[in-house]
Amino acid sequence: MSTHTSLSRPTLNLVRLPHGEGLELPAYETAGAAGMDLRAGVPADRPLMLTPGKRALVPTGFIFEVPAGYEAQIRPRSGLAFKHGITCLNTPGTIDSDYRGEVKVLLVNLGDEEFIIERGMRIAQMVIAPVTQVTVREADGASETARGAGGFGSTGV
Ligand SMILES: O=c1ccn([C@H]2C[C@H](O)[C@@H](COP(=O)(O)OP(=O)(O)OP(=O)(O)O)O2)c(=O)[nH]1
Ligand SMILES: [Mg+2]
Repeated sequence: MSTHTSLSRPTLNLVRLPHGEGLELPAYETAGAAGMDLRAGVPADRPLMLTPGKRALVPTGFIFEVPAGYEAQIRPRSGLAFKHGITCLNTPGTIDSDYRGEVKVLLVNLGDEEFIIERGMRIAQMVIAPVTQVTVREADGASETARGAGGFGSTGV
């Protein structure tokens, strides 16, 4: 058994929507993959055409019940970005653990040719990551550090 399968894993419950019928479940493509690929839930007879500069909210066909204490991050696939200029506009997209709507992927075409999104195409990937929520408290001042207010290139190139 590989180390990847022996690690204990939280469970991600997925609810398939009617238009998700027949779509493959999101899955890790390799044993050590960080992300699960998400597939386009567009109708088979109505592929989505993304012309250069345009964006579209692409359905996945599923509701994801992200476990409490985690988020799902929707990220671009590098192959689509490199070959076609297709990326996620709001990357990384954030799926909250209390969200119960359909997960959708906001794609944008930054390339110079139209791109056709067919049903079942792997359009993005989703990484499940732990989330830390903090308690917010207003303070009178910030502690001193060597960096201070330096930023935006203050340490040089
Ligand atoms: O790429 C994305 C990003 C978000 N969502 C869904 C799940 C997420 O939990 C919800 C809200 O996302 P976000 O907080 O990024 O958007 P908002 O503009 O702040 O909307 P809201 O006021 O609903 O939080 O929208 C997606 O399906 N895909
Ligand atoms: Mg929000």
